[in-house]
Amino acid sequence: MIGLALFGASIRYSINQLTDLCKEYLVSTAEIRIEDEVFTYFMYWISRQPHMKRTNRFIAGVRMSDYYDSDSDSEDEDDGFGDEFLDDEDDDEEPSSSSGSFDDYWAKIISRDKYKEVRFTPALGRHIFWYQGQPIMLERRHQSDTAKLLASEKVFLSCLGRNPAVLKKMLADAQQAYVERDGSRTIIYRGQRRWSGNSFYWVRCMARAPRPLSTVVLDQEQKQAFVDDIKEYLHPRTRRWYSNRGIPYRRGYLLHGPPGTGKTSLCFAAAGMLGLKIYLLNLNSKALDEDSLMSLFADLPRRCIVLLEDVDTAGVTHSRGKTATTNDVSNADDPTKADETIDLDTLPDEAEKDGITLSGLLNVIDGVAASEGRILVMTTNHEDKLDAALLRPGRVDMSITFGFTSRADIEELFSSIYITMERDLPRMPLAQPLSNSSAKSASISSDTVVVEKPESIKEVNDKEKEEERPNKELQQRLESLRAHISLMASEFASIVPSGEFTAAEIQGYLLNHKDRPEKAIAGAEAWVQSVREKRRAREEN
Ligand SMILES: Nc1ncnc2c1ncn2[C@@H]1O[C@H](COP(=O)(O)OP(=O)(O)OP(=O)(O)O)[C@@H](O)[C@H]1O
Repeated sequence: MIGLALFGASIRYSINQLTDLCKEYLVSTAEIRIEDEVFTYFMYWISRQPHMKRTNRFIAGVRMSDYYDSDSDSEDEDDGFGDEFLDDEDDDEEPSSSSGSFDDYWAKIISRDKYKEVRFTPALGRHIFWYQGQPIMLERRHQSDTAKLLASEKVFLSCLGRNPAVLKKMLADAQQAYVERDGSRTIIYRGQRRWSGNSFYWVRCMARAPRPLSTVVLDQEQKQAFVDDIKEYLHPRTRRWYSNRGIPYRRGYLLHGPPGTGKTSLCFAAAGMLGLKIYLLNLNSKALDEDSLMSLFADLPRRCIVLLEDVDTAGVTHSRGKTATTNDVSNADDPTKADETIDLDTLPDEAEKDGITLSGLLNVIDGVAASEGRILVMTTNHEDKLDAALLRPGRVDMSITFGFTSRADIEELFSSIYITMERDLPRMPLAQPLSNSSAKSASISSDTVVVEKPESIKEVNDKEKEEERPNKELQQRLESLRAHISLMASEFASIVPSGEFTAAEIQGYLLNHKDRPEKAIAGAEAWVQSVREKRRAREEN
């Protein structure tokens, strides 16, 4: 019996050894961890492969946002596979003008949303599939030492031979498929706490169509200066310049002003224009400490925008005390030294409080171990509440003030809402053709405004089908409409006082009359009064 047991054990041992030898010399293996973006690329790619349709062991789900991102083109949360399963192009299908057709269209959309597509990814365990004529073994595992299945998943990909080129090619394909899906959209990541443990990581949360810079109403010079500064910073010669002089390669911006004046919009538009990803971080999280913040910053890609919104509400407004501020001045040439000598005694309340402290934030922004290459954008409604240490050059290199709208801003906002863009034509109601004389006329009659006109929609749709044919007539109509809208914009701006309303307030009002600019003008006076009254009431309370 003992002999048999020994024999069995030695056989098992030999098989294990042989397997290990084979694995080492005859097989190439790639390991993909769930924390890494490659995991998302791969899952996205594999779910679209034909063998996923044939496999008899799979994980099915409609929402797997634990390891797929939650991108969405539409406002509802999706899980990153939106394009395939929810063809957003369908949303653009124009319901025809009769109300009955809208009901049909809506019923279709709602029923499609109800039957959200089930997605399939390989089940835990081993799977074999073919890729470029070679057998690939996929093994999906979770670590047995934790109960959280998804938080500790890994995928192993193996191919025959010692050359892993096919695996690398497959992963490159997966990445390409994923990145191509993004197109020119602006990708937004947010710092999030892990399922298990206290550490934070960047999770992709959204991909949005880029916002044109022209749609952000701001003093043209300021806007241009901001964009030029970022471009200059991103230029390779600037990086060289910084490194030759031993200056940390970092750039910080502070966008400050009342809520709804366009701070976030400007940041988003700049990211879209430059194709940069946005890394969004909420400093208010109690679990976020200096170490987590440091590791989040260390994980940033070489070129990106880190957006810290409303820094004044994040508990980092406590003054560092005189000692630290003096250090800032004396270390102005070498910002990395500024935080080494922070007198912690001057921060009694910070030491006790949860979440990130001012000294922690300063260390991360430009302490000795701070990351380089990123663009830091902080927004605040109360610049005066921020500590001078946070605002000093090296941390904030450019400050942009956002204020209430000027007359020119109001006109621009009005025009941007009502202007007929070429892309709008099949979707929005058309304006009646304008005669040149009415466009020139300063008085605006109600029959020249944007009204629904079913025949015209059909007309434009027909024309769109013949895209190749230059459409001069349509262009002329657009120009004439624009001229007319700009006259209306100036009338609207003469009613709404400048320097009193934020862009968000004006946009909100105009959106209530989205298709009826003449109504927006007619109701402007009353709206101004009602906003004033509401403000007064709020102040009195
Ligand atoms: N200057 C602007 N130009 C164009 N749109 C604007 C502008 N300011 C605000 N808006 C509009 O108002 C809304 C809110 O803007 P945004 O989030 O950029 O403001 P914010 O200044 O960042 O506000 P908060 O301080 O509350 O974060 C958006 O829908 C945006 O389109």
